[in-house]
Amino acid sequence: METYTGIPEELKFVVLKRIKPTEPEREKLLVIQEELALQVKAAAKKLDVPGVLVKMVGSAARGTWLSGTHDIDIFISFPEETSRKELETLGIAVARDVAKNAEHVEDRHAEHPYLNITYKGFDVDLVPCFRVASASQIKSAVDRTPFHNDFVKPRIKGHEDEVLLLKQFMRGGGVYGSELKTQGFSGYLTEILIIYYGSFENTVCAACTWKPGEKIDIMHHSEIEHEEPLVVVDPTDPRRNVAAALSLDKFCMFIDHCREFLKSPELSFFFPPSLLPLEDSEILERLESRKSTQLAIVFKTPDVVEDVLFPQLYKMEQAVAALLKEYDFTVIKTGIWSGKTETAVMLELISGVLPNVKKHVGPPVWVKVHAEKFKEKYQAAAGVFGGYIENGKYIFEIRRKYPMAKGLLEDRLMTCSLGKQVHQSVSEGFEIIENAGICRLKDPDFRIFLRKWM
Ligand SMILES: Nc1ccn([C@@H]2O[C@H](COP(=O)(O)OP(=O)(O)OP(=O)(O)O)[C@@H](O)[C@H]2O)c(=O)n1
Ligand SMILES: [Mg+2]
Repeated sequence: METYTGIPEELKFVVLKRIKPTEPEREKLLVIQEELALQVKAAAKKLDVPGVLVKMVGSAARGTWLSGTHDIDIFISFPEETSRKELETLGIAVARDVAKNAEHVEDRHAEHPYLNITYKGFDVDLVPCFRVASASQIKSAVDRTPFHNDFVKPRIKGHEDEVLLLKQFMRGGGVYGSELKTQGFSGYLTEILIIYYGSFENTVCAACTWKPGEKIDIMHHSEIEHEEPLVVVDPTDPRRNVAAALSLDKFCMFIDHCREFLKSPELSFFFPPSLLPLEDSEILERLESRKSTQLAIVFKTPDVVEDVLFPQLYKMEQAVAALLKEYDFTVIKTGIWSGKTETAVMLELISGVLPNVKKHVGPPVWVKVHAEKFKEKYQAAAGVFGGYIENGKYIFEIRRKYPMAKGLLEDRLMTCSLGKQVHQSVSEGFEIIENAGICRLKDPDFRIFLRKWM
């Protein structure tokens, strides 16, 4: 039996001291929120758009944001009868008017367009939405968000610290964030977990025995079955799984993080020591001791948002591994890294070189017509090393088309199913670098990635 001694109060205190917004920080955020709310209302009035309400949502509105993150989510809510066209044009018009005072403006697109602005150093989303009667009657995915607020806010009051601890603990474990790049836990999900389990400590203890299929349904109103490893039925929408974006591996990484933490509750689980970029000499040492083949497919990073890019990169990773397997290469592992200018799909193979000879198994000798045809074809073919019978079948030792993984990739990469933007970028040019060649990639962020990879 493991003896569990509890999480020291002192540790939680130290962590909170680093992540809990100070009173002045909180005050500043409130002032900015208020300023922006007034500007939205003024813009709606000026542009003569009736029925607009301003809703503050997300962690900033719930007091569950981590110090140092300057993220404000403002929803511009329109009456339900508004058409989608009107919501898009009027909503963006209002947002754009507010954005006149911003340092930076970016058009973004989820199910419908919204604006992301930098205002006095804050990262602000101005999101138009429909004001529907309940979260199960939403017209657009973002319409749920105000309901999340209404559910969480009164229930989380007095437990905000627990949410902060859990968010930071998840960050430390590399599992916080529900974007398609991370496939981890969303802010709303951490809040639901705290509401359900009562505290950070209870959540961590409970997660140690989670298994795929774990289901949490606070409102006991689940309407459909879900396939995902963790099912947390949205308290505001019986048909939605709040943890739908969580991948099996991130789910398991969290379980592992919790178990290790309870064995020795230390600060490093919240703030892992930062990794240093791997030096050339270290890369060479590691290559020498691993004795595998490391390959990097390098191309220009497509100019699209991460939520579009990463699903395409994950798809490419799988497609490339499948191509290599098809041609007899044994893939040990795959990975992706994407920086500002370059992106790399990483592959580790047992070997990047196969013999020229390839064993080609034919039909049994007694299946006369097929067998004779097979023998005829390969007997006469160029580059055949030899033939014999084994277990009643014709075998020919033929010449392998791609003895080198690099050659295979150079020749056939474009036949892999690649997403639109990745395909575009790869078709403009790519490079396959091997083993020590990897030293060419100097981006410190890539070198940090390599430290975990090799
Ligand atoms: N996958 C997501 C992302 C967001 N939201 C909703 O949009 C709000 C704002 O999203 P975001 O800023 O990503 O999360 P926060 O809860 O604000 O958490 P954080 O502290 O990380 O900003 C969330 O609270 C949630 O209600 C959601 O339902 N599903
Ligand atoms: Mg937020």
